[in-house]
Formats: sequence, C-alpha cells, structure tokens
Amino acid sequence: MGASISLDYITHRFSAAAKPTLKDIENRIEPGELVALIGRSGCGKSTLLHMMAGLLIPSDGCVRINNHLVTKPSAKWNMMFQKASLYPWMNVKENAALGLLFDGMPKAKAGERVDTLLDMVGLHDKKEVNVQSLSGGQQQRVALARSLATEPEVLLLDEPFSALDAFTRTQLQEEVPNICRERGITMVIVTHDIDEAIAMADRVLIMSQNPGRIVGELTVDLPWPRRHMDAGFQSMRDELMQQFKGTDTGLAGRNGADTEESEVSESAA
Ligand SMILES: Nc1ncnc2c1ncn2[C@@H]1O[C@H](COP(=O)(O)OP(=O)(O)OP(=O)(O)O)[C@@H](O)[C@H]1O
Repeated sequence: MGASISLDYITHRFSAAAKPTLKDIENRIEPGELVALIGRSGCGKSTLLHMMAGLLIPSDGCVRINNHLVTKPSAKWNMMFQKASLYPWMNVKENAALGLLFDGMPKAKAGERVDTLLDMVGLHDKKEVNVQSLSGGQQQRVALARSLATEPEVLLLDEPFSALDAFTRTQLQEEVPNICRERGITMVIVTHDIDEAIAMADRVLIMSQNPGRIVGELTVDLPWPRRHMDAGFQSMRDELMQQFKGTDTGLAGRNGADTEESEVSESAA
C-alpha cells in the first residue's frame, strides 16, 4: 500500500549565502496518488525529489512519509533515475535482485520475487542475459523491476524515460502508472514533458523558478489508459500549458515563448 508524502514548508539554500533554490514548498500527496512535477530547467524539481528520497535534507521545513520524518534513503521509497545505473558484470536477474540482497533476503527467495517482476516488465526471456547486451529501454525495465522488488510504498522517478525512443517511452508511460495503480504505490515523477505528465499523473504540480515554488496544480481526471490523440487529453494539455504560462508570466516576459517551448515541451510521442 502506498504512503502519504507531506512537504512541510520546505525552503532550501545550497549554501548559507546563496538565494533559496526552493521556497515555502507545501503540499500533501495522498497514498496511491500519482503526481507529476513540471517546471523549467533548473527550477528545483530534482532537488525536491531528492528530498523526498532522503538524499538531501532541506535547510528549512521537512518531508514526511506516512508522518515519519525523512532523513535518509529507504527501500520503502525508491528512486529511478534517467540512467538505469546497472552493474555491467551482472545479469538481468542479479541486477534486479540487488536491493533485496542488500536488505538481507536469501538469494533463492530474492530470485523468486524478481522472476515474477521481470515477467511483468516484459523481460521473461532476458533474465540470464548480461545487462550490457540490453537496449536502453530494456535496461530501464530492469531498473524498474529492481525498484519494485523491495515493495516500495513510494516510487520517485527523475525523468526516467527521457533518453528512450518515443515508442518505448510511450509504452512505459502507460505501464508504470498501471503497475503503481495495481499495487497502490504512490508515484512522483519529475518531467519536462507536458504529455508525459498528463499520460501518467492524477495531479500535476507546476513549479516556478528563482526561487522554486509550487505555483499551480491541475487534476487530471481522464480515464485509463490515456491516449495522446483523445480530445480529453488534448484539452488537458491546452489547459496545463495555459496554466503554466499564466503562473510563470515573469519568466515568459523575460525569455519569450521560444524558451518556454524548449524547456517544457509538448511532446507528440
Ligand atoms: N549540489 C548543488 N549545489 C549547488 N547548487 C545546486 C546543486 N544541485 C542543484 N543545484 C542548483 O539548484 C537549482 C535547481 O536544480 P535542479 O537540478 O533541482 O533543477 P531541475 O528543475 O531538476 O532542473 P532540470 O529540469 O534541468 O533537471 C539549479 O540552479 C542548480 O544549479
């Protein structure tokens, strides 16, 4: 079952003299909710996600997961990055089982659990293969199986599909929310891509920059699975783009529309 995430008045400076990167971030994510965090490059999305993962402690305020103060990483709140970071000398199954083995699970039991997960992520015929022989998309599937193996309450995704081809990306944008919804996992994804946010999230949080704040949000009440060409999807995309422009007028005025399009994209994947 998923966990709630409370972002309690978070402000962060990377050094005492620096201006805050994040300021007065306040939000609550419900158990099992799927949330996307969008904003311009450098607004602090990854910084905030790292705080949820316990990889970084805010200067002020805190993150609470199920009311527990987050002070360090945990297998219960797993993070997936843009690059899969697999061990090249191990095969698929060994890589997927790593978190469980670190957690002290016996090898046979860990093997059984990842077997099922590798079937689920479409790698049933690759289990014994060395990860170096996999495509980028297949490697991300191994990373996904590894993240799910410890039965996390929260899955944190930092632009996990941005290096993948459009076809694989679209597949994973459908599969990952399905898995989270089936298992009740709370998901937070950081993305530049408005379509990705709409395809995957129940709710989109919009961030401004200098300092990074949550300045808007949109509930995505579309049925699953979501199709990019559906009228509802397209009107949600327009609404989100409008909200993004409306909440970021200072920057749009300085940098113009071109910057906006290049930093937060409406992909047609
Ligand atoms: N360890 C660090 N020390 C100092 N400044 C940092 C550090 N990490 C990030 N920053 C700065 O904090 C700001 C926010 O960075 P962050 O990576 O969170 O943004 P982002 O919104 O995820 O960007 P992108 O979309 O380009 O990945 C940036 O200005 C960045 O340079």
